[in-house]
Amino acid sequence: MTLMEIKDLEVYYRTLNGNAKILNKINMEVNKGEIVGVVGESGSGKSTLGHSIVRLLPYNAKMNGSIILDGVDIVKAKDQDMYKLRGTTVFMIFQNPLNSLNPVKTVGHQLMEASMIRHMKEKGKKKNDEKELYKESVNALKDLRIPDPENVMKRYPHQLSGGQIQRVVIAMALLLKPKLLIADEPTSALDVTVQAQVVKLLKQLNSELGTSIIFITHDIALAYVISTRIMVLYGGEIMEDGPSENVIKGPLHPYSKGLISSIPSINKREGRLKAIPGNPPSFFNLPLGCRFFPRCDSSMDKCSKEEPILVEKDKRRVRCFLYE
Ligand SMILES: Nc1ncnc2c1ncn2[C@@H]1O[C@H](COP(=O)(O)OP(=O)(O)OP(=O)(O)O)[C@@H](O)[C@H]1O
Repeated sequence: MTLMEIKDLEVYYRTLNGNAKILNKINMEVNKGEIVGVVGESGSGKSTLGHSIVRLLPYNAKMNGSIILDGVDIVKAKDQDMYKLRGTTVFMIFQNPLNSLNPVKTVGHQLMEASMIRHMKEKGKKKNDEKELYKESVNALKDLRIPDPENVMKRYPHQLSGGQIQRVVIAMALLLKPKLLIADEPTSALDVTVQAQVVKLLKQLNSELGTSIIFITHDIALAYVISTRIMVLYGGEIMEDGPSENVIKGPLHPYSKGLISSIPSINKREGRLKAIPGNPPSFFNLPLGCRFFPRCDSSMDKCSKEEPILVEKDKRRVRCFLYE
C-alpha cells in the first residue's frame, strides 16, 4: 500500500548566479513498511529531496509538483497542516541533528515531549504520567548506547558532543514512531559499533511497527544493509531504482556500477578501489544530453545530445540509452 507518492517534483534554489534546478522531475512512491535507500555522491540532491518531504527547505527554494503523504499534498498544504504532519506522520533526522533540537530546552524535556506527543496521537488524550514518559525516554537513550542516560536527560543540546546529539535525535524518532522516517546520513558522526546498533534499531522500528524509512546516504553498501529498495540519484535525477538485491548484484546504470565498484571489500585482493573519474556536474552548467555521460565509460554518440528517460526494466527503473 502506498504511503507517499511524489509526482513531477522539481526544486529550484534562487541564487546570485540565477536559478538552479536541483531536483528534476522526481517521480517515486514509498509503500507502507518499505525502507528506501537514497544514494548518490555529495551534491546529487539527496538532502533537498528529504527537506522537500518535510517542507523544511531553505528560504530561497521553490517547489513544483506534488508530494502526497497520507492523503495530504505537502507542496500545497497550509502551514498549520504541516505542523500536524511533522512528528508522528513524518519525521526527519537531519544531517546536522542540532537543527532538530531546541537549544533552550533540556534533552529530557524534549524527549519526554516526543513521547507525550505519540501517546496523545495513539490514545487521543494527553498522557501526564511523567514517570512513564521519563522511563521511556531514558530507555530510548539506553537503546542507543548513550552512557549515563540520566545525566544526558538533564543537559542542554550545546553541552553534548556531535555523536551524542545525533543519537538523541534518533532516540526522538524512536519515541515518536512516525509513519515515515527520513534519516539523512544518520550514522555519519557515529563510530562503527554504534552505527550497527542504529541500523538494528531502525530495522526493528520498521519490522515491529511497519514504519516506512527513507535512508539517505552516500554509502551504497550501507544502503544495501538497511534498505529493501535502492534509488540512485545523480545530478538531481533518478538514474536507477529497484529492489536492493537486484541493484547491488546486477546494477544496470553505469553510475550505479561505478558506485558499487568503489565499495571497499575485504575480499578484493587487487588492492585499489575503482573510483568514478571526474566530478558531479554543476547545476549551473549541466551537460547537454545525459547528465552522467562526461564520466561514463559506456557512453555512445547520442548520450551527449539527447537526455534518456526513465524506463522500466526487470522490476526496475533506469535512465540510460543502453536500455531504451
Ligand atoms: N540553500 C541553497 N541555495 C543554493 N544552493 C543550494 C542550497 N542548498 C543546497 N544547495 C545546492 O544544491 C545541491 C544539492 O545539495 P544537497 O544537499 O541536496 O545534496 P546531497 O546529495 O544531500 O549532498 P550532501 O551529501 O553533500 O549533503 C548542491 O549543489 C548544493 O550546493
